[in-house]
Amino acid sequence: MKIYSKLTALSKEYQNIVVALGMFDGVHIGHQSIIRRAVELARAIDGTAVVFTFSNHPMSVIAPIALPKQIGNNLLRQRRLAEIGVDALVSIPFTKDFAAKSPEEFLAMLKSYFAPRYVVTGPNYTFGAKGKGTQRQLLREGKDYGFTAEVCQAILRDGRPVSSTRIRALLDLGNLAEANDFLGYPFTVVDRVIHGDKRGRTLGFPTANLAIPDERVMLPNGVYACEVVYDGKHYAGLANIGTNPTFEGCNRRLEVNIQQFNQNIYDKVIEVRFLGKLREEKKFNGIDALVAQMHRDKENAQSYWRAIE
Ligand SMILES: Cc1cc2nc3c(=O)[nH]c(=O)nc-3n(C[C@H](O)[C@H](O)[C@H](O)COP(=O)(O)O)c2cc1C
Ligand SMILES: Nc1ncnc2c1ncn2[C@@H]1O[C@H](COP(=O)(O)OP(=O)(O)O)[C@@H](O)[C@H]1O
Repeated sequence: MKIYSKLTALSKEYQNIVVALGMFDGVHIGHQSIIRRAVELARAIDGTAVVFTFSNHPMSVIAPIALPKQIGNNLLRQRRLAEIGVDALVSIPFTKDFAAKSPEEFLAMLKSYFAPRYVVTGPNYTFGAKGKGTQRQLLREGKDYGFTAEVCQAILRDGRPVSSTRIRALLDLGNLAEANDFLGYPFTVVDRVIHGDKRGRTLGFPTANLAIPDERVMLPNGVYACEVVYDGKHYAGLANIGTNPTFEGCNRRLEVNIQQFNQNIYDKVIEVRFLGKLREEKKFNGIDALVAQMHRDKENAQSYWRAIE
């Protein structure tokens, strides 16, 4: 998948473009159906599947106070879209200037840069200044700009559309099984490994540490069985989300001990996929008690790991 971080005249590089439009935070099963449809249409016309989106959430410009926490960062979105078969991702900064475009200017922009044959969106997609551009306008006026619009139906769970909002709430509450069902894959953090207190290695459990930015949704503190993907390879992992209360404590962070692994991966990107919660994070009376518990955690994670073998 090619990635473009500014508006580029893709119509000069690719033929028969099909564009999917949306923020696709988390790339959940509703998003996946939109992207799959765009890929399917592109294959059918021997064309190119393009996702046009923003590198920052539009709300961060329009109404920062109402900005929701993000389920996934841009790295996660890239990986999921590439897996579905998207050929090109255009992810540009959403700015005040962009926000001021009328719906007609937005459609003219789509035409001049992409000349799409099809435009695919989800059910509540709006576009242009103040979100005034509607589905009906897309369906009705698309042909004036040379494309056919397709609006995908919502994917339902318990009779209601799956949405990023519902998934955020599930993750906040620690309802991992349901969140994973709505996501269509295990809740995943993709990020760069940072330095910690260098204590893990002395406990026999080195842990690759990842920051938890304020703007990101995270599961409640606790110990989780997970799968780690690094450099294209898959490993079993034990993750802890929390503040290490057994010691002097630290900023809330995500750390993961990777099974049968021994490499320096500081500054490398890893993917942590959450499979299930094992227990709460606790303050132990000393290192030995914590290490003994970590060995029991490893035993308790086996059933989750067998499922991903
Ligand atoms: C499987 C696992 C379970 C953990 N459980 C706890 C816990 O219950 N309480 C705690 O204080 N720290 C817990 N930790 C975090 C350790 O305290 C931490 O990994 C260790 O202090 C090393 O920190 P460092 O990566 O900054 O060197 C756990 C870590 C792992 C990998
Ligand atoms: N099996 C492993 N799991 C996690 N990290 C490992 C492993 N083997 C080696 N490492 C390396 O060691 C680091 C973790 O060791 P640790 O002592 O916990 O240091 P830190 O406190 O800086 O995280 C990781 O960032 C990684 O570079």
